[in-house]
Amino acid sequence: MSLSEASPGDATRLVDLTPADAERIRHFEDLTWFEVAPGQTGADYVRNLDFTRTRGVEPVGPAPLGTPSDGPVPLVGTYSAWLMGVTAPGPDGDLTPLPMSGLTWVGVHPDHRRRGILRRMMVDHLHGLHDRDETPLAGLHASEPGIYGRFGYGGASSDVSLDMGRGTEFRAGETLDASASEVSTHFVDADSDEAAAALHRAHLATARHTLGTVTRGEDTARGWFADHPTSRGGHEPLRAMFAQRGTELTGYAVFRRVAKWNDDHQPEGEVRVRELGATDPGSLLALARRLVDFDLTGKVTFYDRSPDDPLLWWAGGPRAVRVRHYDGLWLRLVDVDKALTARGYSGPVDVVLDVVDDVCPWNARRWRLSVGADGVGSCLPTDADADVRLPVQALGAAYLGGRPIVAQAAAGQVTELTPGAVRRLSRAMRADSDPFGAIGF
Ligand SMILES: CC(=O)SCCNC(=O)CCNC(=O)[C@H](O)C(C)(C)COP(=O)(O)OP(=O)(O)OC[C@H]1O[C@@H](n2cnc3c(N)ncnc32)[C@H](O)[C@@H]1OP(=O)(O)O
Repeated sequence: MSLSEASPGDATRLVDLTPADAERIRHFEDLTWFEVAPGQTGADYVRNLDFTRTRGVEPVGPAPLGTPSDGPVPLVGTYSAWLMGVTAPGPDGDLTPLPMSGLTWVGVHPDHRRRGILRRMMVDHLHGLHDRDETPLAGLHASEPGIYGRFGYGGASSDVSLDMGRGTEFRAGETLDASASEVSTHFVDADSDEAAAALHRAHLATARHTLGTVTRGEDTARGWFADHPTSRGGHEPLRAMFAQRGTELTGYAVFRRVAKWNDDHQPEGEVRVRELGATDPGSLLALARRLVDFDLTGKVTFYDRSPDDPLLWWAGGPRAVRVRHYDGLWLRLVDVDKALTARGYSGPVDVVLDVVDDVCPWNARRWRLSVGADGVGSCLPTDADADVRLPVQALGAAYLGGRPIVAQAAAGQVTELTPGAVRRLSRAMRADSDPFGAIGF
């Protein structure tokens, strides 16, 4: 990665950012997101950034009128990335953990928007991943859904939030009731070295069992749930709940309660569950039962769940629970061949794909995807006639097994060139369950 690349066209240049840029980054973030965190310093803001993957855009030439002369050059754009993981479909119904570059902290100064700075940063990010052979997959959560399709990202999972009343009864059957009764739960403050270490252990253990789960790296685990008192809006500290079978750690939740009282002096507190994961359904059930059972509360919201979440059905289905549905993880195949070879398939298929990709031109060609009866595939360049033509974002959307290629063809996003090929590809890419959006980043 070069230290700086000037672009005379828009009078800005891309630069590597370092911890010494902390105050500049804080100023820029406050300006872009206008969500100022009182009392926090630049060092607090950048605590979790990976400075080997953090880039900024700064203007070339004189500073705008009114800019303090004694300060650093203000930034007009930033992006950063973490080396993360995602649990993808494995061969024949298994799950496979894969590395993924998680894009974050994307912003452009409001005075410089719609001049191509984001496009430049996206090309820098995606071409950098390819050139360094870092990860064949890139993911993100989008602030607005209309932005990232043009850069080859497809919506690969849904975030579903579930609102339930206090005391919601989860009907899971005798076997799971018995399993849940063997699980104990307790909670502690999330923002400590000890809690962060246990949370990370539980997070990685549960991710192995959950399709679509994004995992954070060891380097960000401690700072992920940093809980600055001035940013809590007067609410309680973030809490970490753990599930254990004997001494074995089998699940966790991260949540905060918000105190509320109605006009009749009745308690209507809220429990906001930011993350919830378990290695087995009995532990999930035990955690969920504990979370809907706090005194002084009336409502519990479980964020980042999946459309076929067990919690939803244990609670009685979509008419018993308020369900809200959003786009979750957006995935981008940086290197089509490596990404399609890395995941597993639900059955055999042999199909030639004509991939359309304006942003990463090395992908734009014909590829033969050959998957054996064991669900293991390989994807290689070919000159054979194509069976299916599709934009790279269609592969990102289908990658975790959630958005069928057939449905994308019906919506006009995928073109079938050989009869039956879309259905065969679609079936091979499908998974047994919907992927989870899992963690926000
Ligand atoms: C992964 C994350 O971190 S998500 C966070 C994204 N950041 C934010 O939402 C913060 C507030 N917004 C911003 O900072 C900026 O407006 C950004 C980053 C969204 C866009 O930056 P810009 O420099 O204006 O984008 P740029 O000029 O490169 O536009 C690229 C394309 O995206 C389109 N685009 C940009 N923003 C949006 C949007 N909010 N909705 C739909 N399309 C958009 C542009 O129209 C352009 O389209 P084109 O390729 O057809 O010409």
